[in-house]
Amino acid sequence: MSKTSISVWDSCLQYIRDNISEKSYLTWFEPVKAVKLQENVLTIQVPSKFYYEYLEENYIKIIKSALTKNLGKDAKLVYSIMMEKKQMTEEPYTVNIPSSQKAKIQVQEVDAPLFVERGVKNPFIIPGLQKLKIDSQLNTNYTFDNFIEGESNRLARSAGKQIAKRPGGTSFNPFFIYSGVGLGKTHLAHAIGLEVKRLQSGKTVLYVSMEKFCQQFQEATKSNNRNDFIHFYQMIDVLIVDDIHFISGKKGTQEVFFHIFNHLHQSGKQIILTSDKSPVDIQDVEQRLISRFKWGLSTEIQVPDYTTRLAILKQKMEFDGIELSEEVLEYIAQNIKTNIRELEGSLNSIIAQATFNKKEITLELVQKTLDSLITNSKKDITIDFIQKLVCDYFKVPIDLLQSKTRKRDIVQARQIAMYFAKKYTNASLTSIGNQIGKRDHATVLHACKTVDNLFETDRMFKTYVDDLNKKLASNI
Ligand SMILES: Nc1ncnc2c1ncn2[C@@H]1O[C@H](COP(=O)(O)OP(=O)(O)OP(=O)(O)O)[C@@H](O)[C@H]1O
Repeated sequence: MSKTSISVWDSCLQYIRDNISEKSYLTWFEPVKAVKLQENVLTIQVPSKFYYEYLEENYIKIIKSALTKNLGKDAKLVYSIMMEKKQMTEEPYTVNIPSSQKAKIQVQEVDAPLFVERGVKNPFIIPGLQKLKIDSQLNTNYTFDNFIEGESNRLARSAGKQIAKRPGGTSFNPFFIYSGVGLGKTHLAHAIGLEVKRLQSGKTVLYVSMEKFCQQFQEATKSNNRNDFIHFYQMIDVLIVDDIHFISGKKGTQEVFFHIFNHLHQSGKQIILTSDKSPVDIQDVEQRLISRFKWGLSTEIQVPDYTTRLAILKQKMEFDGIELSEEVLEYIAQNIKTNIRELEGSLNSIIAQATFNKKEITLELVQKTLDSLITNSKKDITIDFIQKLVCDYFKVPIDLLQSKTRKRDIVQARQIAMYFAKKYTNASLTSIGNQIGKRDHATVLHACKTVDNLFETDRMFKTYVDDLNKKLASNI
């Protein structure tokens, strides 16, 4: 039987799977697809530049042995990298890169430089001022060691570790971390900063929240110190800006941040941004900034699964020097699911209850303490729940809602589901689109606008939306 790209890659995968951990295999190899085999050259498609770099840095040896086994010693590997769309209207495109020949590659189509030239001299920095002694504003409690790894944050954590080893020297620049509240963006950003300081103490690292940056900028403008302000930020080696979405609607700050960003990026400095939304979902920010946010790697931290929640609780318990039974920990991890800050808050409430009332921490005490927390807190409305409610209301089977059909009544139900998912959940447009029929973020945005318009102009439609809204609101 003649070999195909798929058959060759499948047997490579078998070999690789036998030689690395299952976790690593699922994360790094499952999303990779074989696309072409021409003589001894196998082309594999990877989901992003990040995957390409990660495979090259960590797994190239094992890939090489697998390929040699299958295609002989002259086997060659080419990566086809899926690039992000530059404009909503554009189709995604791919860029081909041969393995381990980074230096020779010239890639015209890429939106951002793939490889950062090291040692670029900055003509704007006054010699002598170059080594800034500043307080990095890093929280020493937020390290990699106590940032528990799970399915929900694996990609972000691995990328963070890579960046800490070579700040500004990977293609993950900027590194854009986004998630709902309390899921670990700030912790991870600090961990990267601390790790950079640990590995290269000479690097100037600065953590700043966008809120603080805005205040500082306003003060600098008032006191005519705008240039000093810009100059200061341009001298940082690793700039971490927390809650970048706070820049939304602030024209002057966007302008100044744009210049600082460009300068740092061009000088091979590392930029790390956190946000409660993905770059495409941030509103009221100039397109040129949004497109820069997408240059490097954007990655989402998701809600942790049960195992990760349990591991986080155990670590916290150890840190606080307390002991809790397995059944108590399991009960907390099973019931507090929304975010890690709430998980920590629950544990603190239990400890406080036990201490004040001088009681032992039993399952009963925990149930009592958490029950009030659980009933007092908002019930979670999930996208699945919204889809089910909309489907029941319009009497549409859920698989039809998720299908590609363009039938008017189904499209309408789908758009309403997207609209409510945006309204009632913290999910990004991309994630909503993914869960409701595998659509892209632009379709979700369009759906939300259509529902807004029809709500104003179509009475019947307004009744549907009002009815569903009441049902959803009663579930909160
Ligand atoms: N993977 C993790 N392992 C251990 N602790 C974690 C992890 N992720 C988050 N935490 C803890 O959860 C708490 C909230 O995390 P953090 O403040 O980083 O969230 P955030 O996503 O930045 O929230 P916000 O959107 O409100 O700014 C912190 O105390 C942090 O240490």
